Amino acid sequence: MAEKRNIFLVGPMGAGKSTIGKHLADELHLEFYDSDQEIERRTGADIAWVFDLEGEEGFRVREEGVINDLTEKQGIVLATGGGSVISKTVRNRLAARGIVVYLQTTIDKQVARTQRDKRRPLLQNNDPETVLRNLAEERNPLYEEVADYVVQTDDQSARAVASQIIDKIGL
Ligand SMILES: Nc1ncnc2c1ncn2[C@@H]1O[C@H](COP(=O)(O)OP(=O)(O)O)[C@@H](O)[C@H]1O
Ligand SMILES: O=C(O)C1=C[C@@H](OP(=O)(O)O)[C@@H](O)[C@H](O)C1
Ligand SMILES: [Mg+2]
Repeated sequence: MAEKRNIFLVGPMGAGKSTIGKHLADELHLEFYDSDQEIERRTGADIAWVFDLEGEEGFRVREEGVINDLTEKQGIVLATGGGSVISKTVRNRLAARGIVVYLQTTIDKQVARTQRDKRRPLLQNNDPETVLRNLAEERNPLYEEVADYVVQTDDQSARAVASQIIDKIGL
């Protein structure tokens, strides 16, 4: 299906979208993009700075713009930011322009995988676990709504998950 040549990864912080996306793109010889990296490239500021200067609202506007532009491309793997699906425009865009894979994991794994990384502003507080639980409640139905495939990332290496995605999609 020519119009389905892109693969878009959605899911919560720490699911492994950025890491698995790179492996997936390597394996499939596709270009890799990450919406957070693209925002950083365009603004010359890191994500924490964008949140500081423009708030989450400003960040979401940038995120939507970047995803809108990147989904114009063909033959890419795109790791989205975990909150991008709260925008209906983004969900519609992802569904229309590629195969959407929801990377799922447990809250415990999310906490473990994100705790040493200071780059996620929403988790820089004294109870990231509760934040992640609340976000999951709000966002999991949206990931499910937009997903063509759901893949667990708990018990396998990022590389193994990439292989599993390839098998599942049948590429
Ligand atoms: N399947 C996996 N198994 C173990 N660690 C992983 C796995 N996927 C990602 N990680 C690690 O978890 C951290 C967060 O991964 P990342 O790709 O940034 O997630 P996301 O982009 O979904 O927030 C990174 O340190 C990464 O190396
Ligand atoms: O879930 C979120 O709202 C966010 C997820 C982050 O990306 P990852 O999902 O790649 O960690 C990043 O876009 C920003 O810190 C906000
Ligand atoms: Mg990421």
